[in-house]
Amino acid sequence: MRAACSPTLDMAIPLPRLLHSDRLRPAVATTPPAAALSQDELKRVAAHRAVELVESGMVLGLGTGSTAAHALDRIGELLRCGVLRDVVGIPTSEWAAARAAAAGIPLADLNTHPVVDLSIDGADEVDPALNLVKGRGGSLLREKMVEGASRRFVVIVDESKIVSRLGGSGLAVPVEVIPFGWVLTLRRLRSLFDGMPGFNLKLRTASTDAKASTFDENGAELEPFVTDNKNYIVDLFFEDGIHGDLNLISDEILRITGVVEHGMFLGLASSAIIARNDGMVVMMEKETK
Ligand SMILES: O=C[C@H](O)[C@H](O)[C@H](O)COP(=O)(O)O
Repeated sequence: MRAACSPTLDMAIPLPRLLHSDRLRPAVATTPPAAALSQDELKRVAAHRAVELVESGMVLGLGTGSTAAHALDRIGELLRCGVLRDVVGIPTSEWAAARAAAAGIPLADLNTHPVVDLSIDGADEVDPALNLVKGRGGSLLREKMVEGASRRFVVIVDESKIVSRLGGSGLAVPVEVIPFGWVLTLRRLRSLFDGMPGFNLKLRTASTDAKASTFDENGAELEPFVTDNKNYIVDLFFEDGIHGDLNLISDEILRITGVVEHGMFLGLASSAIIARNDGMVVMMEKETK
């Protein structure tokens, strides 16, 4: 394990030993920290574990969200104290770019660095095959581009993100759509899942500082959430998760003209570092054929 260059960070939250696990071999328990950790502390534990995989000279995919934030801050800290050198980060969102810049991580983009050594990012859901739902923060398109260009993509989550089936949390499975004709695109998405019990969908609206306005099927005015790519998000909801062949469903969604990308990340993650509620950390590796 790499020595912490700021003792205060890791002393505040004792990091339990990392356990390697996979789908065939269940994790072995180890001694958890004495005090129960908050959800944010669990996110930090997972993020710091992942940053131990970062080496000087790497091109890094920089994730988006409250879990990835801990990884960005930690990478910045290790750069500042000289434990890491010469890394360059490819941000997966405008938010990640700003957070990484504030942390002192040098930035580049996929055009100059089309191959990424290691991406570290959070997820909204992780299933037993390491398929993910991402994009509840709206950054799925750039995330999928950067993480899809990565030699290794490590997902960092607390245990609340683990599901037995994608969509199983009952929360949104996002689809990024172009604003032009979004009502038609939404109808086509609805038709695709017609008949699936408990299915619902809706345009994501902006909770604060809305930058656009549009009208729904009934002519009511809405203030849509606008992505970094100036697109909208249609959120899909499945009462009991997504049943069926995920790759086929992915293809069908992507075949709808007007859909840009969806938030199912199938087969992209190499491993997941999971901070469990009992304070133990488990690493799931992708099965290699
Ligand atoms: O668009 C957002 C990203 O996909 C995030 O990585 C995902 O929503 C997880 O975010 P958090 O770590 O805040 O739960």
